[in-house]
Amino acid sequence: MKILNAKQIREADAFTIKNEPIASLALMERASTAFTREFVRLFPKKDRTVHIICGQGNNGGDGLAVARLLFAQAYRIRLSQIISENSTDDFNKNLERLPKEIPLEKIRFATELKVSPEEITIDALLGSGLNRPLEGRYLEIAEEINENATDTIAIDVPTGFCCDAPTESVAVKATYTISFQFPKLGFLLPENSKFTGKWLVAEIGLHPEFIEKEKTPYTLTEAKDIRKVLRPREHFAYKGDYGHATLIAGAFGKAGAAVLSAKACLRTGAGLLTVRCPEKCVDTLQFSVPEAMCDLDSEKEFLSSLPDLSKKSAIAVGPGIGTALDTQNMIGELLRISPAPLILDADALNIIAMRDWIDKIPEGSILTPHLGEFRRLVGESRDGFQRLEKLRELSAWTKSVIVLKGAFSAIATPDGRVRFNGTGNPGMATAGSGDTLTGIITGLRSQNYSAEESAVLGVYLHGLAADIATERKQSYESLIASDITEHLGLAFQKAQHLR
Ligand SMILES: NC(=O)C1=CN([C@@H]2O[C@H](COP(=O)(O)OP(=O)(O)OC[C@H]3O[C@@H](n4cnc5c(N)ncnc54)[C@H](O)[C@@H]3O)[C@@H](O)[C@H]2O)[C@@H](O)CC1
Ligand SMILES: [K+]
Repeated sequence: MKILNAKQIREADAFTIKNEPIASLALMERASTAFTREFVRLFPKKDRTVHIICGQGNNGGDGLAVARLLFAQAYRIRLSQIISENSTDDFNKNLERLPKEIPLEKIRFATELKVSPEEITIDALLGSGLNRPLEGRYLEIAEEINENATDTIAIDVPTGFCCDAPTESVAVKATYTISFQFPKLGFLLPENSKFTGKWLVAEIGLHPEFIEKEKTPYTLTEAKDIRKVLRPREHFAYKGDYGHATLIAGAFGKAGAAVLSAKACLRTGAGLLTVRCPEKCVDTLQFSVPEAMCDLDSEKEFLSSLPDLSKKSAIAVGPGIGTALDTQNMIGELLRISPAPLILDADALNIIAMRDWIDKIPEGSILTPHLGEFRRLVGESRDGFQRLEKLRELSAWTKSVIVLKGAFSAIATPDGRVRFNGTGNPGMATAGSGDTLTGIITGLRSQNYSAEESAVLGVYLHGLAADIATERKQSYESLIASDITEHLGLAFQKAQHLR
């Protein structure tokens, strides 16, 4: 799904109105109907008054239409109209259509507005038309909502929220944001979840021809994108058809990282896997993952040298390796000889940052930093938007695929695109979750998926497996990394649409 900016969305609205063609009032009705459908799903009980706060632009017009539609479904409605100098035509027309039975208060000063925790609050004050930070009474109204509302549902975007740049002033902090047609870029950045709450996208049928031709570096991966890329397992296949991966992982006390990665790699379908580890990790590994072969380092407690890497289809390095000097030198050597596609994670990335080796990263590698590792590689970012720019730069610089892990993991490719991932849940913030992802991506890369495909599929399946594990038997608190691997089979089945 494409992520368009606010200007492009305005153009998409205008294109649809002209070319579908559809009257702008009818498009507003479609948007309001889509919002109402989602609202009713979220709040099926009609025991609380719904207080709708409307501006006089088209976001406010949506608010008026939603008031009428919810009223028709027997919700108790109260409306506050924030009076300003101008109003749009569609706002005015929806005001005329408003049933007389709905109480309407005209608000001139913020102090006249009363927001109650007993009610459900719908924020229809300002939407994507925001063109400056909130100030004066708009700011005070947002503060009143934030202070007193318990459930705030924003129409399209929370009032004061910037779709495509940092939100630097006050904005409404919504419980849910029901947005039209496209997720906004800002929804995908960690610092903005306090404004958007849980967000969802309601389709409003904007013109497909416009969406098709519009260019954007940003997309959100959907199930249909995954299905297109996943290859079926061949009936006459043998293990040699699915690659021989190498995992260079583990140190004394961190054999678990190697185990988690190795298991996930095999569960993703790699034909063969050899794990290079220090001697003290070998018993744990062989016992926990008997399907993997082990290749011992001459050092007992940490990794110091590379194994034979000939005829390997993918090489992952990093989980649990630590940063001992010999291990650092081993990484330096691996970057130099790079005999097969590399997947660089965890301490391998920390070593690259410590030794200033970004320039040595072989083209076509996959890097999987979390926020801390990313910071060590490219320095502090002011906000999520600047971090995205740094992500794109690092990908172009290294000619590699960079997976920035977190909620909505962002996958950057050297051509400047960023693909966000929507699967996964907060339970995944747990020890070993990243090691599991490295294993999954390595398993895919080893089966000859491209670097981009491996990263996109891997991140999607990793999140989906965690979602299934959480739905079936775990909670966000109880989810641990091995649950993710355990549910990979169901994730594959769901992604392939077999279930
Ligand atoms: N254009 C269309 O055809 C559609 C628009 N829709 C709705 O329309 C919204 C956009 O509507 P508008 O473009 O009318 O804009 P808004 O309703 O977001 O804002 C209204 C006006 O407020 C003013 N304003 C901007 N920033 C302000 C600030 N900080 N303080 C005070 N006033 C400020 C601007 O002059 C702006 O035009 C979307 O978010 C969506 O809810 C939907 O109905 C779908 C169809
Ligand atoms: K709004």
